[in-house]
Amino acid sequence: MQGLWWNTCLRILVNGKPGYKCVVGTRRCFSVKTSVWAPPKALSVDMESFTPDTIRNFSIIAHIDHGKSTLADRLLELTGTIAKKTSGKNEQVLDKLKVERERGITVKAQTASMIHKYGESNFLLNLIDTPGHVDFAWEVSRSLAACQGAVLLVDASQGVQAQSISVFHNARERGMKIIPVLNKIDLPASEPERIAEQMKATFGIDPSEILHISAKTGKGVEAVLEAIIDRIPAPQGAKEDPLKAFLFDSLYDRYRGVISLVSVQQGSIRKGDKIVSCHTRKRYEVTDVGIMHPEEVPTHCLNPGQVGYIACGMKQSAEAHVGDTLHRAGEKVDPLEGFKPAKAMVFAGIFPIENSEFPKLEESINRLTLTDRSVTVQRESSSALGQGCRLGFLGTLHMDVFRQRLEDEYDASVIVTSPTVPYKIIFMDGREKVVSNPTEFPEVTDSSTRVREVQEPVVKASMIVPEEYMGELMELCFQHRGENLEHRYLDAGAGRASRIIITCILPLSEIVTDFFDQLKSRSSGFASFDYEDAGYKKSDLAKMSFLLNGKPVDALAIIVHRSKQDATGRQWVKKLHQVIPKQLFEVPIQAAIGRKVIARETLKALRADVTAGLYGGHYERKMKHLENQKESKRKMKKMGSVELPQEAFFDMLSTKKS
Ligand SMILES: Nc1nc2c(ncn2[C@@H]2O[C@H](COP(=O)(O)OP(=O)(O)OP(=O)(O)O)[C@@H](O)[C@H]2O)c(=O)[nH]1
Repeated sequence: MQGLWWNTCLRILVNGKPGYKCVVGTRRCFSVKTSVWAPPKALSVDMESFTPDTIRNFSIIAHIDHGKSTLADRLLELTGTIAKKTSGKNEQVLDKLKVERERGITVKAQTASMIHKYGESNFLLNLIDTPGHVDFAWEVSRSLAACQGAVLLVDASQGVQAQSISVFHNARERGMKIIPVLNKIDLPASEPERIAEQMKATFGIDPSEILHISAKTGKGVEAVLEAIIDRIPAPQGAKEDPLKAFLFDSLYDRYRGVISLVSVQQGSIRKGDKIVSCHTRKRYEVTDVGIMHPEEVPTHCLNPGQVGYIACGMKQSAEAHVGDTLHRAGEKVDPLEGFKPAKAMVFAGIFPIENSEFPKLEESINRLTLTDRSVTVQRESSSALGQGCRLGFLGTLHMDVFRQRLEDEYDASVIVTSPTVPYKIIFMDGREKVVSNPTEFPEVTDSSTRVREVQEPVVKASMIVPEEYMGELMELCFQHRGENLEHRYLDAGAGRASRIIITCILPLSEIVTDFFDQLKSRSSGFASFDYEDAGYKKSDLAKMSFLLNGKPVDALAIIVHRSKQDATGRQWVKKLHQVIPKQLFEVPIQAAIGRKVIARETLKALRADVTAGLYGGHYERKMKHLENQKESKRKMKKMGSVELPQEAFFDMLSTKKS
């Protein structure tokens, strides 16, 4: 079970028979949900009986929504790992997080071991489910590192999409065996033959190798299980060799500390073993070992080729270094090759709505990062928003999912500042500095800052669309400063419903704002999009500050490209004008670059009617009251600062994309 949840089983009588009541709660709010639940079955199969030739480690890879989690459900049912649903409803068993269920997306790769009888033998099939969205590509590459093969799923009605291509190449580069599968053949709009030709043209896959299935109805899924056993190579490794366990993921359990997911490459690991991390050189004793079936099921050991979990008293998440090799104390081994660490692409400040809530928020962030190791955390303080944290994410969906998890699982109320990408500042003396917070961005117009140039991160973007949307998309790329635009036909021979793939170099900062939304609307939802890091490029950028009553508000500062500074300045100032409540005095709202004001709006003063209580003539008294009011406002303006409630920040930052 994921570290944030735990089950407490109470023995009760159900319909006169002994049963269990499952009490599910989070660490914070112990909301109680009751359901009748069978006790976890102890695994009747002996793990020792699974030698590498009877093990297959595989992953399901696909573009978002092509049916990975649905196929995972069917495989778990077919192998008897979970009970078959008679309701026909898809349970998406491996999508355990609330955010995954609500949004219908997978954000966290999960592992499940299944046992399947094929011919005369029992096979141990280890499935590692992967997320589809580009923001979670790191989870995909991490999962692939523990597998020898992958099921490449393509929706038979939508065809090859941008991420189908990136995950295919990712798996191919690792030398993995790929089983091509066309899914959703039950849909009336599906065109399996045409899409098979498309897969041949794009991936060089022979159409006769492609399996045709409906993960929803279960049609053809049995053949997938057979192909996994027949086509994917068995893992290598001997039990007698020194232990090498590859750590590919970790979870946090409040009672047992860090739980590491490992794939045993050689040797074996069992309870009581003394192990050492190649990365930290720390020594541990294994206190628990088992497989995910799909929940934790303790076993006596994990042998070569097997994938499972171990608990060994690691207290800090940082101790479970993803990509690490664990070995037995006293034995010398060469560490296995790790994989590329996650690289934060988007940064944002997260602040509590109530300043006093910061310690609680920081603790929640730290706990949540235990289950999402790709997030980077640093403390940050802002004069407007108080103490907070600056977090680095893999993309804006990742950022949004993290915020939602903070709210769902930790009951936190937060303000998230607008996302920024990491800029590179090159100084005259050759020094380089990466800045991911606009407040630290130097005033490039000021020669005393000795900045030689500023560079911004760029990505190689690829988009797949039906041909008729090509013009719209080309224009969109130009508007977002796209360069090196190229396109080619995806289908062999242009013709009916041809689709094209457009590639170009785009600044990452353009993608984190509204690019994706516009791509969807301009292509009527038909475009699919993927990108990969393409380094840094010199750019004409500047810091835009926002001043209220002449004072800059640090949390609102942004970095803009000079070609867009006027439009952006005007747009933001207008929004600020809408969200800031009227004050007792007139407030100028300005956008400025250096000392130059780019845009301005004036928030009119709230006019209290000080003469309301005066009846009849008394003209002189009325004038006196109005004079007094004017004078006190002048004083306030001089001394007072603008009341900017947290809600205004919230509105501002959450509406910035519109
Ligand atoms: N008609 C039909 N619908 C399917 C089939 N397989 C999956 N779906 C539907 O397609 C949608 C997406 O399926 P998921 O299994 O969540 O897709 P996924 O690839 O896991 O999505 P991510 O985890 O977000 O990448 C769901 O509404 C499924 O019910 C199928 O064979 N036929």
